[in-house]
Amino acid sequence: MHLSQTTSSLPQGEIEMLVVDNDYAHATISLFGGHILSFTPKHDGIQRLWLSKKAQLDAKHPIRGGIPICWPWFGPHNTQTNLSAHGYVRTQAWHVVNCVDNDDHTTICLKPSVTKGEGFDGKTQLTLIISIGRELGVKLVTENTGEQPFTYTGALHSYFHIEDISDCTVTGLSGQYEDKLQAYKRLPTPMPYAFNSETDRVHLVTPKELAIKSNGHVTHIHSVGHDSIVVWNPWAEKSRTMHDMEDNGYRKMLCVETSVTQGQTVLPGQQHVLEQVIR
Ligand SMILES: O=P(O)(O)OC[C@H]1O[C@H](O)[C@H](O)[C@@H](O)[C@@H]1O
Repeated sequence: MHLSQTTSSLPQGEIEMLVVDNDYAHATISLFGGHILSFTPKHDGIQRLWLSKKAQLDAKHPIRGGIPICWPWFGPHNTQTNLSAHGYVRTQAWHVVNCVDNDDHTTICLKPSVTKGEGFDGKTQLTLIISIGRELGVKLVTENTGEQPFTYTGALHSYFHIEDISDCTVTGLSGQYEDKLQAYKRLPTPMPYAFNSETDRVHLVTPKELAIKSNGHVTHIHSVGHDSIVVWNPWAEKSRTMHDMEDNGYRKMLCVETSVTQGQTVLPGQQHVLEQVIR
């Protein structure tokens, strides 16, 4: 069967958007940030990603929701505190390298305009390969094109849409996590993993399969190439301090991030692939 699809490009606010509508799914991708904003598979019609109603689509600020690409560092820069959190590609224009129709999915390949920036010396090619079918595949390929090794951190910082945070659990995590809200204190992963307050945790484990259960629906997350999983929800009080978050938005979202927080070294001529598949 040939896939019937349309990929169109249209401006929304200040940003250029790709809209993919094929037999299997509908998705939108912002070229600002190489940022997937929505993904709804047609077999169940359930939106998997959350986008803040107050997200700034001005091609200047990071977009709150969807899948921000954090690279070449995750969180604050480890030595230069003046640099933006989560690196500089989420606030850059990306361009389409190609867009291919396969039998059961559409593949879109994007690259940022610049990979070198203050705070990172590596010589690299960075490629985001997005696959839209029954599942959403996101692959971030970091290639070392220089003559020196470099180390990067980063994340596929996915914001998942949930019905209600008070009826939401995560499965697949175990062992200890570092609590960013308690000076990285190590604590045991809660079982069951439910939410009743601000959460910002680095789980130092590498499960391939995770699931978010919310109001009878299960979103499956497959991860590759990560050294940790970050789980984040700002909860009510912090949300009120964030200009791009509706007061009750935190109830509808949970970030489960396929992450490299400990540092991934890439040798000359080698590449590292960080991947998340959502279904
Ligand atoms: O507000 P942002 O820069 O997009 O970061 C949002 C969040 O990202 C990650 O989940 C971090 O662990 C959090 O500490 C941070 O607050």
